[in-house]
Amino acid sequence: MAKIILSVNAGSSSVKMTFYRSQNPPVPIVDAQVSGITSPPQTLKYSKSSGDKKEKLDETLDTPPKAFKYLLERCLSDAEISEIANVDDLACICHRVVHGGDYTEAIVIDDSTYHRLEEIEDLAPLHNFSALEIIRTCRKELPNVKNIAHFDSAFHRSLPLHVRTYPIDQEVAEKRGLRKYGFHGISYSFILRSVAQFLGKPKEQTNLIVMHIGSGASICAIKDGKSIDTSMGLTPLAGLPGATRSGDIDPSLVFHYTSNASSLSPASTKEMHISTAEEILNKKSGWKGLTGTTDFAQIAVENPPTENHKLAFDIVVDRISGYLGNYYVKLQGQLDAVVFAGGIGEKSALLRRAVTQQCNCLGFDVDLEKNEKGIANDNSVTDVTKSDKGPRVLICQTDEQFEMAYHTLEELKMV
Ligand SMILES: Nc1ncnc2c1ncn2[C@@H]1O[C@H](COP(=O)(O)OP(=O)(O)O)[C@@H](O)[C@H]1O
Ligand SMILES: CC(=O)OP(=O)(O)O
Ligand SMILES: [Mg+2]
Repeated sequence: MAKIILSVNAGSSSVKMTFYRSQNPPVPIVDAQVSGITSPPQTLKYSKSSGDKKEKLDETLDTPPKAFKYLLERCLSDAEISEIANVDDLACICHRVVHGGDYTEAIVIDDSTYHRLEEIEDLAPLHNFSALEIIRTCRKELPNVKNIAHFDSAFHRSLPLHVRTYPIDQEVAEKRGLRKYGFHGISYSFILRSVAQFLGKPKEQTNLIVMHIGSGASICAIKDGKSIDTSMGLTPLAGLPGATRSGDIDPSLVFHYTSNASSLSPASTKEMHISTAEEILNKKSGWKGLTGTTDFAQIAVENPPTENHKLAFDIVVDRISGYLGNYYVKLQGQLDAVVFAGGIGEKSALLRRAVTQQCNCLGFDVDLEKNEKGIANDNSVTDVTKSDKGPRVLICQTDEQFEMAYHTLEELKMV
């Protein structure tokens, strides 16, 4: 029987792929990632038991599907990894699909579910289109392997009605599915389990504010192990600014920005329709719009190269702090920990310092030395709190690929 699970995570700026031996918990065999898809050069990170490798790529892998094909070929042709020499070794492929519409649980892809996903594709134009293209490739080129879609939105199925409802005509809202869905849920699910374990508490009694800050950034308030609010909305555009996303703005702004807001953007294809407004707010805004770079490592520095780099940093800190205050109130101050995660949350000590200093009145107290050191060894959770009082301040190395493999084995029992 085939015993290998492949997890694929197409993010907005990266494609990450990990092969697992299907044991409990899943054991990684090889992890391969292409990052910098939105800002050349693309880099490859490749990790297996014999060591890690990082290299700049000569190939242009400027879309997630191209990066996926490259990574798959590279892993399958690696003579050192005999376990995955043959595609018949694959039991299933788990795909991170950001927008799952009304799906509240992972699903096996067949013609009918694939068609349903095509219908909601336009709601998350930066993500679902790429994920679906990757799924299409897998169904065509690996027809004997089962594909499972895991949804970012599913974790937020617990959002209360008054949180997920927008104050608009409810007939239109109902008909068109216009409500808050929320995203990064696969990551939040991993973080919740890891942090609860770290704190020695059952998940069902754990209260957290979790920040997933990467090219796409969001925050989630978790009460008794359930999402009670999150900053992204109908689409991943709402809430915090991202690398190329504006985050929250006055919705009227876009009509003052351009008189073509509703016309199709030239970036549209036959399969994917994206309006000029969506193109501007999803792809030409965020810290790229302010500074020209999507790389937050060039922005989160002690001496920013331009005023706009400093401004971008200050905006991000301000917006995150606003949500921390908001969610602190929603949790009535009853929280076990605030958690930093995502590419930026995990790597930028400066961002963690600035945010916790801004929110110091909420009792978030960071040990500057521990914060500077960041993630300690291979642990998924690192405590950087200064005192014994107040909520813990934690860094969690989130792992969406692991979460999908774990969920497939543990909850769905599909392998
Ligand atoms: N040392 C660092 N300091 C600040 N930001 C960093 C650092 N290293 C990487 N990043 C940023 O992390 C982001 C990528 O995060 P990630 O969560 O992997 O993104 P995504 O999943 O959306 O592709 C990029 O914006 C990158 O610039
Ligand atoms: C939902 C989302 O924005 O995902 P990512 O951060 O991976 O781009
Ligand atoms: Mg991501």
